[in-house]
Amino acid sequence: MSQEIDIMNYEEIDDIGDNHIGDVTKTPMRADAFELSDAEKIEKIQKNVKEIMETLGLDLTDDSLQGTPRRVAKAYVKELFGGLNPETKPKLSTFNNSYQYGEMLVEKNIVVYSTCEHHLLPIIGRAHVAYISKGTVVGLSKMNRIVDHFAKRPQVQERLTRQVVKALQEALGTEDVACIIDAKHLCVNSRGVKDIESSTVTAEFGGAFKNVDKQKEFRDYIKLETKF
Ligand SMILES: Nc1nc2c(ncn2[C@@H]2O[C@H](COP(=O)(O)OP(=O)(O)OP(=O)(O)O)[C@@H](O)[C@H]2O)c(=O)[nH]1
Ligand SMILES: [Zn+2]
Repeated sequence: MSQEIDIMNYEEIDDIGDNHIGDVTKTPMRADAFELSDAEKIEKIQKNVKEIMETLGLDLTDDSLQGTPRRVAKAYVKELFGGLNPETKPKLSTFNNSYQYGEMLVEKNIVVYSTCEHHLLPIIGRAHVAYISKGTVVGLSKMNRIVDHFAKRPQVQERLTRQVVKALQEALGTEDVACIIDAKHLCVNSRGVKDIESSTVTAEFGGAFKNVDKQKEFRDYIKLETKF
């Protein structure tokens, strides 16, 4: 199947950042990913969810169930997987580092709600992002927004971590960006091996963060207790 797909030259849509050919950090998307409008996708997915529910033997004439296929379709297209649409990528406003702040800046405890691409079950956790300015700073909220943007896709945690770092490196014009994510995968916690205690930690250390002292400093900031 994938052989037959007309893969768009990745450079053509590199600015919208989502074709995976030539860049392993990108989400694997088909070239025809945006041919249908959101409304058309919702219509199509709604029918598919209805079929799944009916196959399970559920009575969709029931008052509580009849709206579910549409609810699920809307949630997929607009919310849980809304980050597949490049138009939802937040604009990362940057400013001059006119105050010449030279240490690392850490945005910690960013809430992550994502979806595991193997089981389509939730991933729930926290991301911590750090960077060292090379003359440019980014609005604090933009780090939270970029984490959420990439989280709103079917994901593996490794790719999510790398996508966050790459987007910030591009916006800030520096390699000196790092991200650590600690998250629970409900596919591990609530089904399968059913280990409710385990969580998954991933990290991406760019540029200056390849230095272990910088990594330690980053981790120490994350551990700082917030009391206010
Ligand atoms: N590397 C990686 N694996 C993930 C992530 N999320 C889920 N998985 C794993 O993806 C794997 C899929 O393995 P399969 O053996 O094909 O699926 P499965 O039979 O449902 O596996 P079990 O979960 O062990 O029951 C599982 O081991 C999941 O724990 C992720 O973000 N990164
Ligand atoms: Zn999973």
